[in-house]
Amino acid sequence: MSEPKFIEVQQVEMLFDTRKGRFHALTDVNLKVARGEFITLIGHSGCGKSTLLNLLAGLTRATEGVLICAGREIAGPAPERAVVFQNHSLLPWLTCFENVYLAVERVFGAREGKDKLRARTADALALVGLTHAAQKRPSEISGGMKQRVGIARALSMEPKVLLMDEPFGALDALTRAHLQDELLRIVAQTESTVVMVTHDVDEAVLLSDRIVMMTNGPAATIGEIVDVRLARPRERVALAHDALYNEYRTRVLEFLYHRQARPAKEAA
Ligand SMILES: Nc1ncnc2c1ncn2[C@@H]1O[C@H](COP(=O)(O)OP(=O)(O)OP(=O)(O)O)[C@@H](O)[C@H]1O
Repeated sequence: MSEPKFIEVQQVEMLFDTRKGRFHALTDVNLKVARGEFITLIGHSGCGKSTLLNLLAGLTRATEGVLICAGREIAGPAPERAVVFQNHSLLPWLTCFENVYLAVERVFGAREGKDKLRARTADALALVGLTHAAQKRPSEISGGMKQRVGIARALSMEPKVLLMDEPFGALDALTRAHLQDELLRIVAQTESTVVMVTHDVDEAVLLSDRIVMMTNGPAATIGEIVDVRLARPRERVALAHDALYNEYRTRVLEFLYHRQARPAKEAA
């Protein structure tokens, strides 16, 4: 028998009750993720990427099948599975420091003193390069900085898994590239296990160990998985000229735009 993986998704089916009846979002989803792996989920809009991420986060329960993290069935949200959403959900009346501190206190407050909690908060902000903005409120910082606070807050909980739902989707291309580079650095440093939803093929190839490509819904499933065997650390400019990088990129594009092409009216 093969060794259990850090995350296991086994025969997951997801149906939603809607006004028009039951909607079959996901079918027969099976996935194993090793500790320290960086996985991206890619597929056309509406194929069920967020649904799968929400199941891993424990925000919703699968209609059928099992999801396991670190040997335990996922039964609800927990700090061991921290989530970063596209729209950073920072509390506007708190400073960046206080926003992160809140999460730190929730996870470690029962066993650690205030000095230790403050040190954890400061470390998390330093990790994302935001020490200088610690006392600013969300309204005083850019979108990219807010997203970095969201990442700091998630990492400050020392999660076993970082779940990211299009974390850079709302950012301009340059800020996005900058944050991808930072994420590469942070993940190398923290050895985090990451599952990230993206629409961006280059982002997927740059960041991933494996790219999980999903078929179109309804009843979407995993169509193919690309093993990205590019050495780390990865550098985006050098990779642009790398034949292997371009081969992976083409494979994902072919999957999305040939094998899973969507009719024009649906894609609009
Ligand atoms: N709570 C819900 N009730 C009913 N249908 C839902 C619910 N959540 C998601 N769906 C449906 O399930 C399908 C998958 O949605 P999901 O948000 O997971 O897709 P996605 O791949 O993340 O899309 P996008 O890339 O546009 O964010 C869609 O058809 C969506 O309408």
